[in-house]
Parts: sequence; C-alpha cells; structure tokens
Amino acid sequence: MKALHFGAGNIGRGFIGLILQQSGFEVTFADINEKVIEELNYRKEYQVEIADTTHETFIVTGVQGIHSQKEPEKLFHAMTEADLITTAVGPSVLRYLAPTLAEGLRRRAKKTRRPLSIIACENMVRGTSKFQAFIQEHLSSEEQIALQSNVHFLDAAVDRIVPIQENEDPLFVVVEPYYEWVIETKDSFSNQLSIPQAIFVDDLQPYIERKLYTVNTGHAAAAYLGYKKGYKWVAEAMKDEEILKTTKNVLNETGYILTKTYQLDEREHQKYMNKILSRFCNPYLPDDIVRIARSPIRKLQPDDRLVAPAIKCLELKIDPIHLAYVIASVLKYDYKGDPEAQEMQAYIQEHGIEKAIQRYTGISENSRLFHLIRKHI
Ligand SMILES: NC(=O)C1=CN([C@@H]2O[C@H](COP(=O)(O)OP(=O)(O)OC[C@H]3O[C@@H](n4cnc5c(N)ncnc54)[C@H](O)[C@@H]3O)[C@@H](O)[C@H]2O)C=CC1
Ligand SMILES: O=P(O)(O)OC[C@H]1O[C@](O)(CO)[C@@H](O)[C@@H]1O
Repeated sequence: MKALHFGAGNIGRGFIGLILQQSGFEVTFADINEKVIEELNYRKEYQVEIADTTHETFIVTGVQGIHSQKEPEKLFHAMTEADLITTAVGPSVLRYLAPTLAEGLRRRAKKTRRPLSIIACENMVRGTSKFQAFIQEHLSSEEQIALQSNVHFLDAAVDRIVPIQENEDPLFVVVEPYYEWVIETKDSFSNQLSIPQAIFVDDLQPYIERKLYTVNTGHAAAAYLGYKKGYKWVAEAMKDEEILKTTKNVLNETGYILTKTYQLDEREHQKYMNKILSRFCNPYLPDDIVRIARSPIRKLQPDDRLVAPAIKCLELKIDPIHLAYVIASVLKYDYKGDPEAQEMQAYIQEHGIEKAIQRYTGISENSRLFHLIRKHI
C-alpha cells in the first residue's frame, strides 16, 4: 500500500507518517520545504522520539519526498500510485492545494480505477469534507461523478501534541506519547483501509468535538492566559494556580455541552479532561505558548474551538463566562511575530473593540455572548 502525505511538518512526520509506516504503507511526503524534501530523499528515513522518561525512538524507513510545487509530474505520478492521500498542512492551506489535487485526480482517473482514500488531518471540524468541496470547485460535474465510485473522502480527528522542533536534524521530531486518530467510516469501502492504530467510527462528530473543545479549547485557554501573564511555555503557565483554575473552568463549560449533547458518561469525561490537562504539563515536551496561540483570527472564527462551544453553552442555557474571558484574552493577543495578531490589533486600534468582536467572532452586538466578552475588555 502506498500513501502520499502532504505536509512533512511536525504532525506529518511525527504522527501520520509514523503511523502509516507502522501500518505497512510506503510513505511519500509532498511539501514545499526544500531542505526537508532533500533530506528525506537523501536519507530515506527519519527518527521520532517519544517525550517521556523512556525517550523511546522509532525509525521511519522507506520514505521519500516530492516538492509539491516544483515537481508536478512526480507528484501526479505519486497520486496515481497512491492508495491513500493524507494532509497536515494547516486548515488555511487546503484551499490552495485543491487545484493540484483536482488535476492529480483527473490524471489518476485516466490510468486507474483503484480505490483511493483521502483524509485531511487538520485541526478543524470536517476538514476532509471542506477539502473535498474545494477540490470539486476545480472538477466538472462529469468528473465528480466519475470519481465518486473509487475516491473516498473520509473525515477524521487527529490528536497528538507535537511542538515546533528546534533540532539540528531537520527531520528528527519529538512527540508526546499520547495519540488518537479517529476516521469516519461512511461505507464498507473505508473498512478496507488498514491502519490498526486508528479508530474507525460511524459518526465522527462526537469525537471531533470532544477533541477540539477539550484539547484545543483547553490548550488555547492556557496559552492566551499564559501569554497575558508573560509566560513562554505552556507547562509553565499550567503551574500558575489562576490559569489552571480558569482552564479547568473552561473545560467544565465545554464538558457540560459535550456530555449533554452526546450523552457522554460524566465520570469518563472527567477522566478524559484530567488526561488532557496532564498532557499540557508534560515536562519533556517544551511547547511554546505562541505556537498554541498562533493565528488568533482563525481561532476566533464562529466554528472554531472558542466561539462555537460558547454559542452552544448559551443554547443550553448556561452562561459561558470562562470561555468569554478567554475570547476577550484572544482579542488582546498582540504577539509581534504573528501576522494575524498584528492585523487584529491594527483593526482594533482603527475601529474599536466592539466592531472587532463582531468582525472576528461573527457575534452580533445584541447577543448575550457579545456582552459577556465585552465585560472582560
Ligand atoms: N502540531 C500538533 O500538535 C498538531 C497539529 N495538527 C494540525 O496539523 C496541521 C499541521 O500542523 P503542524 O504539523 O504542527 O504544522 P507544520 O508547520 O509543522 O507543518 C505543516 C507543513 O505543511 C507544509 N506546507 C505548507 N504549505 C504547503 C503546500 N502548499 N504544499 C505542501 N506542503 C505545504 C509546510 O512546509 C510544513 O512542512 C495543522 O492543521 C494543525 O492544526 C493536528 C494535531 C496536532
Ligand atoms: O494547530 P492549531 O489549530 O493552530 O492549534 C494548535 C493546537 O493544535 C495542536 O497542535 C494539536 O491539536 C495542539 O497542540 C494545539 O492546541
């Protein structure tokens, strides 16, 4: 089985590439980072280290790299050969990858009818479906119909904390021990995908929301609150009693909506939340707050990790006071190295905070959430 993975970054190498290779796939990475592609082709392997007391190391062998912009023919060939295409490039990049994918699928269809699965492994709800919609914009309706029978777009949730790597070796990657890859099985075909370490489910929604509104919401809370207090590392911020308390309160708010919406067992969910909080404190995994807080405009979107659960709280008749406090902290995020933070601060300077709340969160000024957020600024 052959896999083509777009994005040989932290999650690409440290999670998806590793798991696929362990599942017996021959893995090819497509990326725009020349150094990484060069090294992958030269060495054909890289190392992944587990960040715990064991420092266990895995060697991912038999890999190769393709420059996805400079080597289009090689890329289309790899797409034709692939049984599985995955991505971990960042949610905003999917739109730009779509024309290449459409062209690759068109060429593949002329050569083979072998089944192909496509999975976007990004931090977003139903990322694969959104990717599919972007790709379809570049295909005629006849082409879309022709692909339906053998190209399968599978939504997924991926969870493993992989910080920005500061290693001399550009391929070496240190990852936390925990991982979870949940893939939605829409039809019998997807059962043919053999990835023993992944979980195949009929309905992804509870899993993706549980992950996004616990891991990512909690992480975001710790990061934005930690940034305000001048901490550099998440684990450092988690030692601050006040931040820990607010992060737990935020998780109680999201926990409430998750357990109510999906009838989760409250005790089990408490255990899950405790596990997540302990992951943020891993002393073997230095994780910079500005990585977790990156792209504040994206994180304030109405369907992302903060505003979406806050809206759901109101629907369930509870006030998301702690989520509102974190959303207000995001609006104060002014890290110089983050273009979105700079854009947002410039907008606030020019138009004021009320307009900014509406523009970035999509919440109207009549909404109760608007006032809960405004109160904290
Ligand atoms: N790092 C983490 O802990 C986790 C990250 N994720 C998600 O995985 C995705 C990737 O995150 P990271 O690996 O942390 O980021 P990263 O920045 O380490 O990796 C992204 C890679 O995509 C490549 N890339 C960018 N544009 C491209 C293009 N047009 N064609 C091909 N390659 C391109 C970059 O060169 C880079 O190597 C994001 O959606 C993130 O939310 C999900 C779970 C955990
Ligand atoms: O990758 P994003 O969406 O910017 O968000 C960062 C978050 O994603 C993760 O990298 C993986 O879920 C977390 O460690 C972090 O909370």
